[in-house]
Amino acid sequence: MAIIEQPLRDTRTSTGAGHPEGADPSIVAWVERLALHATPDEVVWCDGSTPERARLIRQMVDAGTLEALDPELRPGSYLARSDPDDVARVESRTFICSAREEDAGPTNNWVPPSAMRETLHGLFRGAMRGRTMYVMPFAMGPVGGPLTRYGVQVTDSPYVVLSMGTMTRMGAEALAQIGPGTEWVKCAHTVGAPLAPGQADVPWPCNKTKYISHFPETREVWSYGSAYGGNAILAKKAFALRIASAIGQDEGWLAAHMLLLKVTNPRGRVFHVAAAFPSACGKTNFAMLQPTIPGWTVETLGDDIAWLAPGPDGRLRAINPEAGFFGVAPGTGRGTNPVAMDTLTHDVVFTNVARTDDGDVWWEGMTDEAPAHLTDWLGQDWTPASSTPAAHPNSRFTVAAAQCPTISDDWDDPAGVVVDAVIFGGRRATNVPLVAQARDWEHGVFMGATLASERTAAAEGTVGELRRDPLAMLPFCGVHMADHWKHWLEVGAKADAAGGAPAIFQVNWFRKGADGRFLWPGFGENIHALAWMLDRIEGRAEGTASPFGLIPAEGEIDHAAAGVDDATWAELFGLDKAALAAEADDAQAFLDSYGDKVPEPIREGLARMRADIDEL
Ligand SMILES: Nc1nc2c(ncn2[C@@H]2O[C@H](COP(=O)(O)OP(=O)(O)OP(=O)(O)O)[C@@H](O)[C@H]2O)c(=O)[nH]1
Ligand SMILES: O=C([O-])CC(=O)C(=O)O
Repeated sequence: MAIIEQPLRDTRTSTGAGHPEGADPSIVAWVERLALHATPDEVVWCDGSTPERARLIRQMVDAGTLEALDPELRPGSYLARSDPDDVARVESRTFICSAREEDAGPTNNWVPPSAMRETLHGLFRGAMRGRTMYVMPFAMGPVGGPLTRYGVQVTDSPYVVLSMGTMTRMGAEALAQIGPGTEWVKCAHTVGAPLAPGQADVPWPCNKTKYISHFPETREVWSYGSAYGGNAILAKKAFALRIASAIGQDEGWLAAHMLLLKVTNPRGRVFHVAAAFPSACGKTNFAMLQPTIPGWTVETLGDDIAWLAPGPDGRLRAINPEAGFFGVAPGTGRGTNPVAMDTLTHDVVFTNVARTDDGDVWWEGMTDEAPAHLTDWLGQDWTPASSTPAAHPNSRFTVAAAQCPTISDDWDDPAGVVVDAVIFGGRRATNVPLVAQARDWEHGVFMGATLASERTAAAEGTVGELRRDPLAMLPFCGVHMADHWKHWLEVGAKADAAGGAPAIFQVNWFRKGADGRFLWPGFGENIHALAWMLDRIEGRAEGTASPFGLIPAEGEIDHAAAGVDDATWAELFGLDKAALAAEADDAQAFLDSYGDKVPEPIREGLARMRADIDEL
């Protein structure tokens, strides 16, 4: 990643900003209009080469936005501390501005596009004064691939440029792909902190007012006021999920909040698995799983987003449209995710973690014992006696996917990989078993549609509170959620007709015992559940019926090998009739909130579950 300095040499555009030769006129015109309106001091087009990354980093170190870590301990790595009010996605300030309210649906904040445009027009006027506007053409997916899509983001945040350079294929190659007739997604971003002449900047400029606004029909995202993660790296949740779910609905493919992994069993058979867990519920960890059962290997293709589209033979194939990981730091340690730790040894940007006295980073869960003294994410002294965490619970690392030691050879295959299994999972202290298989695609979509999870620190809200998070897409669906379910059903029916839709499963690594402790060790031991799923696909395991679908039959998972005793194993699959009936009531109320838009197979899924519960 780097910036082309095409600095203002070409004065053909009315702002005086130059643009790279060959840039599609539609992009040039859009950039020019934005520049005239937001009035940055200069416009710089990014080309994706490396020297400018270094220049940007130097500039951010000088500005205090980044602190260099000790190059011996963590070469090429930096620490950013955000504004304390700009630490996570802001769902309450996220809007889907479809032309018709019913196309946004009850789970999205909707504002009529004309009203939102007027608001944004006002906010963007002069918003970049005193700053540089960077123009970043980018590809989601391997450049030139059949499933790949293009976008252009402008931003006045160098931190966002650096992040986009890691998270996407950004720069000249992507720009060269955008020609007349190429659909490209417009992503406009400002931190909303114009500088008066002579006014000193702050390390993390942002604005208390925030808008993350999406216009699905015109394929646009406008983001104001935040420089953090999914609010500002618009290629990620905004484009690759919210806008892409609208594009996919029009074109017959699925944008999914899913990790993608490749697993090889002891007999050498290879499977590709896509798994949807809500934010901060274990996608990165599962994508980097280190199997504790000998003979199995897991390789990583993606940790957050997958696009699933019918291939030439009609089977569903998936790509990871991203090029990097924006992962949760806390909880990541040698014991839980050694692969992530090995990925993070160099060239990483950490945000809101703690700094050690010798110039390295630390976060809760990295080591069993905290260092005796740290500088916390707020820049203050911290000791183990402190009552607040040293790293923010949503502190993150940004790192290139290619740096991951378990990255699979086919992670950037433009044609994608055939998906054998789809998994849904959430954080559920109660009720939901460790693993279950859906009876068929329709039942699986029911499982996904009624998925619930306890809130995490990845977004504002009360951590721990249970909410329905259909397909792990609640905050990321750019269309009416019930239309999205219908679309899932249709895509699956087509894949079935073409020789086999993926098998669907549900998992829950987070069930708790009466003492509040997790019943399942998780992490590398999750291979036990994964192996059972793939054994099911191969016909090597039978399973046994439950209200959740098929669960492992006695002896099909060697739970003792995972360090789980018989009583705990029974608890992991425990069925409490009254609690399950309440669960079904809750799912019913949730589905009812969508009125008659709920597809029949999903209603039937719930009716069957109720009947199964009654029989317990
Ligand atoms: N108990 C338990 N915790 C887990 C497991 N897998 C992940 N976690 C914890 O869950 C938190 C989030 O894990 P990630 O893998 O980063 O979650 P993610 O879904 O990729 O998060 P996003 O980047 O927000 O989408 C971390 O603190 C992990 O340590 C597991 O199998 N068991
Ligand atoms: O989008 C973000 O800010 C971080 C992220 O991956 C998520 O919340 O799922």
